[in-house]
Amino acid sequence: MAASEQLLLSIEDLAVSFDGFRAVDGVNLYVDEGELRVIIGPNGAGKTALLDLICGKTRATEGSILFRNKQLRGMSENQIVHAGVGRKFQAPSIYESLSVFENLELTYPKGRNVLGSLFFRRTEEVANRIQATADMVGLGDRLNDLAGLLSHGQKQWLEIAMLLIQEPELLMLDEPVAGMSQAERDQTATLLNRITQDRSVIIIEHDMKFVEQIANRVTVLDQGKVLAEGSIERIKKDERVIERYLGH
Ligand SMILES: Nc1ncnc2c1ncn2[C@@H]1O[C@H](COP(=O)(O)OP(=O)(O)OP(=O)(O)O)[C@@H](O)[C@H]1O
Repeated sequence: MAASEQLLLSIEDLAVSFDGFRAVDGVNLYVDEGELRVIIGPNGAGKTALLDLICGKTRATEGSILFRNKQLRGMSENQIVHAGVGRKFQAPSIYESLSVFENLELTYPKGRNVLGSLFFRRTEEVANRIQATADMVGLGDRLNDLAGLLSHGQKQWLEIAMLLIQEPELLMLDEPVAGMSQAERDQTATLLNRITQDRSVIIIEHDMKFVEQIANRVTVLDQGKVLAEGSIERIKKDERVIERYLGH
């Protein structure tokens, strides 16, 4: 259920330095189960650097990242994926020469029902899961098409589906609607609201109109620190946020 008030992710005093420059500088961030959190802030604020730390792409110099009471700091990227955290980067990483179905098959979690005698059932189970996941992102009738033939927006949805099929409890997306048409943005907003019925989502976003469509809570980063946090209505009126970001 959405908004269960249970803490899923608890980040405290998190910092990373690159050659002495603190890109993330003492961040606290708490994300509930079923929450859709949007992170905004000026260029270079440390938004991407923060997601890089959570998914293990880079290593924190200080602080703690607790995910369901498991310490992610120090885990490899693979271990973090297994712990239930999925990350989509800005550039799509789908295989254009494979079909939509094959792309989804590639990221289907391995290691379930490994007994050979279950092979047929497994195949059917995989196909069903792929169909259900494709339906969820509006690609249910495109399974046999080459991914390269999809529109830009559909490619982004396919990539989201490739993460969803791994059933992450936390999904992190970096500017998912960049380059999308208005109709695709609206569809993505609907999709994200549907996705957060079963999991939490953290999104980095610059498009404030889109942020208003989707956000539960907004965190504003500036110079590696949390500048403000709260509902979109409150953030839009915050003098410091207007001065540092929204007023530009
Ligand atoms: N892996 C890294 N190695 C070195 N410097 C980095 C690394 N990641 C981020 N930085 C630096 O940290 C600062 C914050 O960058 P980051 O990409 O997190 O900003 P951002 O808020 O995502 O900005 P934008 O909105 O432009 O994407 C930048 O000065 C960047 O060069």
